[in-house]
Amino acid sequence: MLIMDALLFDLLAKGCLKQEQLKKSILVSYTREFDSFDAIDIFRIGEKWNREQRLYWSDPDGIERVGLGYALKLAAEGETRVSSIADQKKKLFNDAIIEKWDQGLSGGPLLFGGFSFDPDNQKTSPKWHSFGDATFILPEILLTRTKENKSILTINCLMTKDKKPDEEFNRLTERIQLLNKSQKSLTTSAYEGKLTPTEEYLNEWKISVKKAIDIIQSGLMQKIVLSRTMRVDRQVPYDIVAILKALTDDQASHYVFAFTMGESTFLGASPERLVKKQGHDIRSMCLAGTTTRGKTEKEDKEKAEFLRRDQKNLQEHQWVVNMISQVLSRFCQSLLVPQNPSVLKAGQVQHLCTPISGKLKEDKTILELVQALHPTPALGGYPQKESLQWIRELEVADRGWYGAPIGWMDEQDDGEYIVAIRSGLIENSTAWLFAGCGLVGDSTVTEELIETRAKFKPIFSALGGSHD
Ligand SMILES: C=C(O[C@@H]1C=C(C(=O)O)C=C[C@H]1O)C(=O)O
Ligand SMILES: [Mg+2]
Repeated sequence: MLIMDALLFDLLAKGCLKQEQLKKSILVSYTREFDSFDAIDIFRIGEKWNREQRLYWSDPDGIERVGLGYALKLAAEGETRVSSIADQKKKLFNDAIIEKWDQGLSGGPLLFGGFSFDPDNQKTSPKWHSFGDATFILPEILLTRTKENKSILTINCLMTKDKKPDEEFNRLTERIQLLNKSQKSLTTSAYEGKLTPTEEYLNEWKISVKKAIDIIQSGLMQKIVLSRTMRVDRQVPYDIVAILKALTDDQASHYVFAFTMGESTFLGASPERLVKKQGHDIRSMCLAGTTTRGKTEKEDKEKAEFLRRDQKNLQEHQWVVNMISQVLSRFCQSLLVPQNPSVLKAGQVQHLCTPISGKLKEDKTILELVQALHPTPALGGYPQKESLQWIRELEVADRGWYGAPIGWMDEQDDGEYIVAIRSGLIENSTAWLFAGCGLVGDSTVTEELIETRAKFKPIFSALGGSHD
């Protein structure tokens, strides 16, 4: 037994004792360095031993995480879901036994998960069933690769009444040994057939877009974001690992994520940060206003220049900047908001982007920030409350977790949430892809159709689809 793993045994035994004393389940979390690993390959191994619970998360800074199995799951439904998750989390960490060697963000007991876009939407679709209004997973095994290329292993175990330290120790160490056997060479099964997408409810969507533009022109609303779904069926089940690999290869500058819950996997590559919190430092991003990419470098630049000056896109963008800076100024003693947006290249599109950073006035949890910000006018509209009502009325499908906050948080209530766009839900041989667009008074149905088609492209390519 490694000396480090003797420590794991001690912690489990301590957890067991504490459980008996306090008569409540005790979380034990142990973090140590690990051999270098291939995250996608580890994710693939998870298919064998815990197919229904695995996750992948990477960010543009180059941090990569993969989680297998779960030590526990938090869930909540309805309007109070965010505060319910916050309460459950607090209780969980109250008497937890946590052993990690640094206080940074590199490892430890991280909860991963997210929320549905709108818990009050009545159109609940069975395909989102295993995700619910809020689900968070504390992986049993979490591997992290830091920016500095350090590999870190976290093992989490909830010591309940029935668990014995030696049995848990044996089970967990066996699993770790399996990880070490991971082969670095990843072979994925390429798909030979042609994928034919169905743009679901396309006519209904066009009619709704026209209605939304009329509503905005009549002065009732400033902005409404409407989304639509593309369904792509195959003859055989999708290979989730191959799709994830394609996303990480092609969209490395994005947040790449995959959450498997039961039979379904929600995955994607999103450029949009909702909020990151580390101590009192917070960062957010206003992303709205879109054009396509040029075929040449020159054309790409010209399109970016057009975007910077285009009144319709600037309007779309400004509602997001106004709202996010208003919300964050309530929480912050200082806030940095650039005067003009920059242009962010994201796959087959480019966006207007205003990064915002600030310093909190007092301690807040990442979930308090998420609750205050979601949905921003990048995915909802302006004003916020009314935009949700219009979306409920005008959209045919249930957004589920599309466009919603997903991310992770640690025991100190730091963490990062992104907006789950450029994404798809996959169940066996069916994939549903999602894309939306922000409508303002100057929008047209034709242009918004082109914009959503461009936004579907990266995720459709990752499935193995081609665009001609
Ligand atoms: C709604 C989506 O994207 C959002 C809408 C944008 C727009 O309309 O210009 C741009 C970025 C995103 O905030 C999506 O990709 O599905
Ligand atoms: Mg737009």
